[in-house]
Amino acid sequence: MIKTENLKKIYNHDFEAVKQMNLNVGKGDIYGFLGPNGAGKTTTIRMLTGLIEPTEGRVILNGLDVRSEKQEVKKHIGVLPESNGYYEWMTGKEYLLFFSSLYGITKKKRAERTDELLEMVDLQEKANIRIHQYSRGMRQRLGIARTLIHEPRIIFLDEPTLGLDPQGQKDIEKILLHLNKEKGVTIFITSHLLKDIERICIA
Ligand SMILES: Nc1ncnc2c1ncn2[C@@H]1O[C@H](COP(=O)(O)OP(=O)(O)OP(=O)(O)O)[C@@H](O)[C@H]1O
Repeated sequence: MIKTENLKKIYNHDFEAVKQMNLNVGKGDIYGFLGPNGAGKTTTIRMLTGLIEPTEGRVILNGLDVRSEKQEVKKHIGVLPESNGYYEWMTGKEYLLFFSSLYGITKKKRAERTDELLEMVDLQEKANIRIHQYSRGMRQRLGIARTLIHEPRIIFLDEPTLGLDPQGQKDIEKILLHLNKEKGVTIFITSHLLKDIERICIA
């Protein structure tokens, strides 16, 4: 499902952030990508999702070459970056409706999909509250809902539990396990904490 061949990223001609990476993540896997700050996790996610070009090597997602089939690849993946921007003045529901419209989902389906996702991430009671009043945990859950709008088969999450309290972490883990076990979504998740990755990947 996610395959890399000798993936390498060199910044500024001389700094090797990622060296010769060969990954093979199977369909339906939860793949934990562990490393300390600065190890190259974000760089790797950016290359895997086509946000930046590798210096060498290639990425194949769901059988598609990320460099040459970027538009098609986008339909198959959802990405939650480490620092996700939110439109603070929108409510959670408006935010998801807005992104559904960007994905070209029909008006009727947009409302249905938004309600379904709000329920999945346990935000239905906060759906009509503006995002600037959301806690970090609520924002992360909303971010995960946003990555799922177009029903991707693979999602990439960059340190999604960073800065969350234990309950907030558990809430995210529960959502990810549900997505993986019930919906068969392949998940690529980064963290710098071994116990976070262990809990999610060995569940
Ligand atoms: N655009 C860039 N230009 C130059 N160097 C960069 C750039 N982006 C990242 N780096 C460097 O590449 C290395 C890997 O960074 P990256 O952000 O991928 O690590 P990370 O594992 O995600 O770290 P963190 O856990 O702190 O987010 C770091 O030394 C970083 O300073």
